[in-house]
Amino acid sequence: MSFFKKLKEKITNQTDSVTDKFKDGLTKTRDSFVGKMNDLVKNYRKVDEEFFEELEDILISADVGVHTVMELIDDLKDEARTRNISDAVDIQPVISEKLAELLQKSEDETALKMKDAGLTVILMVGVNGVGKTTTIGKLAHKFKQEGKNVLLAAGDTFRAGAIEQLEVWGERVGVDVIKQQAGSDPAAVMFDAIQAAQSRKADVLLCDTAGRLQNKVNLMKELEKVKRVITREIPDAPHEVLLVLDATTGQNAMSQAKTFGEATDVSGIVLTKLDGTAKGGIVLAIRHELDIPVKFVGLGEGMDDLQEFRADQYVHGLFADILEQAEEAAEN
Ligand SMILES: Nc1nc2c(ncn2[C@@H]2O[C@H](COP(=O)(O)OP(=O)(O)OP(=O)(O)O)[C@@H](O)[C@H]2O)c(=O)[nH]1
Repeated sequence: MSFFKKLKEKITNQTDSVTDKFKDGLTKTRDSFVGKMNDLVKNYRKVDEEFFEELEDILISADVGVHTVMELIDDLKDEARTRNISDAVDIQPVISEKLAELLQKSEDETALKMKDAGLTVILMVGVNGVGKTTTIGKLAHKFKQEGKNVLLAAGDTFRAGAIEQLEVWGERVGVDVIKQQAGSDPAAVMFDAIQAAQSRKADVLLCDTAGRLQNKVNLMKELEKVKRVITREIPDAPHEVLLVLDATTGQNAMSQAKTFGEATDVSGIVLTKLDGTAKGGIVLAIRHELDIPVKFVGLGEGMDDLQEFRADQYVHGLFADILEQAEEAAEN
C-alpha cells in the first residue's frame, strides 16, 4: 500500500473537522513549501546533487532546522539509492514519508497526563506575547467541553494587564480565575488557587506564570518557587509543564525552548500561531532537536482553534495534494 493510502487510512477515524483545521491552518506553509517543491521537481527532473542542495535550502527556509535537514537529506539520498529513484517526481512521496517518520516517534507522548481522579495541575510557561493567555483560554474551553470543572490561576502578577486579560478569557469560557493584586507573590497565588481548586473539587487547574526572559536567574527562581508550592500541596503535581512557543518566531522559539528547558522540567510544547507562518517546518525542528513532544498546536485565534498535535494530520495537511498528484502520475 502506498504511503498516501496509509496516511489517509490513519486519518479516516478522526473527524473531518480536525483534518480541515490542520489543512486550513497549514495553508501558508503549504503554499510556500509545496510551491517551491513543485518548482524544484519541474526545474530539475532528475535527482542529483544539485537537486538535494536546492531541497536543503527549501527545508531550511521553512524552519525545519539545520541538523534535522542534514539528517533528512542523508536519509533521502540513501533511500533514492536503494529504491533506485532517479526521477524528481518519484522522490516527493519519499520526502513526506521521511518527514512523517521523524514526527511519528510516539503518538502516546502527545497525550496530556491527566489524573483519573482528583485534581490535575497544569503549569503554563513561556515568554510574553507568544499567546500564552489565549492558549490557557482555549485549553480551559476544551476541558469544559469535556465536562470538566476548570479553574484558572493568575500567576502572572508581573506584566501589567495580565490578570485582567486572563479574567476576560475566564468570562468568555465560563470559568473562575483565582487572583491576587498585581505585583503580589505568584507562589502565594498558586497556594490560594490549589486550596480553592481542592475545596471546589475542580478537575483541572491551569496556572499562568510570568514570562520575562530578560533575567534567567529570576525566571528560574520564580518557576522553582511556584513549583515548590504546588508540589508541597500535591506531591505529584504539576502534572504537566507546558511551554508555549510562537511558531512565527522561528529559531527564536528554539532558543526559548532551550532556556526554559534549563529553568524547569518542560513536559510538552504548545506551538501557537502555526496558521500565521509559512515556516511551519518548525514543528519538525522542535520534535527532532529538542526531544520535547509538541502536544498542541494553535491553528487560529478562535476558542476551538487549539488542536492536539497529530503527526499524521500535519503531514496530510502539508502534503495531501502533492501525494495525490504523485499517486495519479504513478497510476498513469
Ligand atoms: N492566528 C493565531 N493567533 C493566535 C494564536 N494564539 C494566539 N494568537 C493571537 O496572538 C495574540 C497574542 O496572544 P495573547 O494570548 O494575547 O498573548 P499576549 O497577551 O501577547 O502574551 P502572553 O499571554 O504573555 O503570551 C492575540 O491576538 C491572539 O489572538 C494562534 O494559534 N493563531
